[in-house]
Amino acid sequence: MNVLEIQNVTKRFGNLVAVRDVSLNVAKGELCAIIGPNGAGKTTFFNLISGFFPPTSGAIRFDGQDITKLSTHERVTRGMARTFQITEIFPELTVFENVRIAAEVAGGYRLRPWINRAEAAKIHRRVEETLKLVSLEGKTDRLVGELAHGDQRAAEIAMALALQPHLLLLDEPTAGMGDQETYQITQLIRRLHRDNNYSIVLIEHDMRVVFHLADRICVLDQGRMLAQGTPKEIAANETVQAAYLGTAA
Ligand SMILES: Nc1ncnc2c1ncn2[C@@H]1O[C@H](COP(=O)(O)OP(=O)(O)OP(=O)(O)O)[C@@H](O)[C@H]1O
Repeated sequence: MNVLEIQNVTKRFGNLVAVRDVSLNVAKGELCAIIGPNGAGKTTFFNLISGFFPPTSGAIRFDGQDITKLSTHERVTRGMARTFQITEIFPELTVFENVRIAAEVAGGYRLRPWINRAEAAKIHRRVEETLKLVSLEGKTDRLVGELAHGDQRAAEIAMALALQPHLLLLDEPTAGMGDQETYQITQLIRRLHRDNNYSIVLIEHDMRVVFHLADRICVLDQGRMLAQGTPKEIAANETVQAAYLGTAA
């Protein structure tokens, strides 16, 4: 079964066609990486998936439902979590408090004037489980603003996970990281995918990360889907090599 079905989406900005007739299916439990040179349309495509703006044409289905016209917020409510949008991370709050806020949003408690003891205990448990999943259980009381970059990214991912998503969208999860932190986050994403069966779509520039993690790679070039396939197929694809990999490597 597909968690996400994108059918022939196009996005125009005036005369510029940023995404042109792109289709993509993501199966439940699949990790799909979107790659492509600068300006290829990756971020625009991601914005279409998460509902930042609507496509000019085409349709998007999530969990079998047409969500093409739904807002970002409605998509989050239905189980689509994107790191940078929910990462209104609060640097002056602790790791635990940040993730608790996301868990309360997910549980629909955020707008309630008070939470009873059983509900509070449930949220507490969910936060603890989530922090364990991202290996931050030893840093629950640290202020997020004081964490190393890799741990901050892990906290952002924990906030997304606390929403209990059916689909996790990660926008350049290793951006701005050194080798050690890149390795840490790559291992975390691999664990979420392999051991916990999360469905994930990510944009990533680091080809080591992409080829290590992805079940499927989608190559965008000038707004078009140039190719999609397994890492092996993409590595062997001559069109991709000519357009992208040859120059990026
Ligand atoms: N809001 C916008 N208004 C007008 N043009 C836009 C807008 N957003 C993106 N574009 C244009 O659409 C094209 C695709 O941009 P996009 O940011 O999606 O590419 P990208 O693959 O994410 O690039 P990068 O790897 O550099 O982030 C570019 O030509 C960009 O200038």
